[in-house]
Amino acid sequence: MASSQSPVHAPPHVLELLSELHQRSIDQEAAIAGDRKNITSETEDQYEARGTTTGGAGDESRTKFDQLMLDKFIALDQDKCEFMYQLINAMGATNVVEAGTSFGVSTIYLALAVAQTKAATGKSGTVIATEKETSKAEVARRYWARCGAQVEEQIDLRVGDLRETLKVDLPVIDLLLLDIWTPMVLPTLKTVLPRLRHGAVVLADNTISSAKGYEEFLTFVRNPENGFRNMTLPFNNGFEMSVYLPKSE
Ligand SMILES: C[S@@+](CC[C@H](N)C(=O)[O-])C[C@H]1O[C@@H](n2cnc3c(N)ncnc32)[C@H](O)[C@@H]1O
Repeated sequence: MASSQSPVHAPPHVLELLSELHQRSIDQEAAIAGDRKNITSETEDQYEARGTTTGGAGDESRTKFDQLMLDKFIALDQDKCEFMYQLINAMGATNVVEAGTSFGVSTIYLALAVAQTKAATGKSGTVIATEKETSKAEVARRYWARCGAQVEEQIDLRVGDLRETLKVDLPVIDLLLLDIWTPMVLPTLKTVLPRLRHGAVVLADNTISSAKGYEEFLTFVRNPENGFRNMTLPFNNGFEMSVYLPKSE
């Protein structure tokens, strides 16, 4: 049987750019740690162990971690990006939040899908991308410009700490991607939660390989009182899909 082709509809130069960027991300990760798991769990565990609040040893540890990640893509795996793209088209999602953005690889998939659902439904919508590092945000913008207006015009990139940048001007959200350091995951969800629509999807990356870092988040979404129904999708290292279905009052 023929293997399935990519579901992504995009001009050839965009597909070529995506392949190139995924490959660069994979090569970088291989060069650092052997595989993505080692970056996200070992390095993050060290980071988390020293704390994430300001002051004390946590600051020094965080600076080293941020410094290490400054030139790294750490892009979401291609099959996860394609799944997300399919899901947005299936849901007719038009308002999406991405935490975080890095050099903007997964953002390109989100933008392509949102452009298509907007065209199909006539609804308005935006991909709200978030990145705290100015230099990474600049590079992301350059890749989006290479993709063209179809991608570039969908994206509202908010540069700075997302715990601040997501506090304001959030439309009703259809989908939230959590692809960020694990200590930020639950604070991000709690910031966006009041704006999630009934049936919104929350996707969180590496929930198996970084299970320790995800403990608080998973406890929260798996508590039925919080209104989510959850499934760990069998992608590499785990990809948690939580659907927001709160009981009506
Ligand atoms: C795993 S990378 C995102 C990869 C991206 N989704 C992709 O597939 O190309 C996580 C990014 O989140 C950013 N980040 C970490 N903490 C943040 C915060 N508090 N606010 C905004 N961005 C943050 C990091 O600088 C990093 O670039």
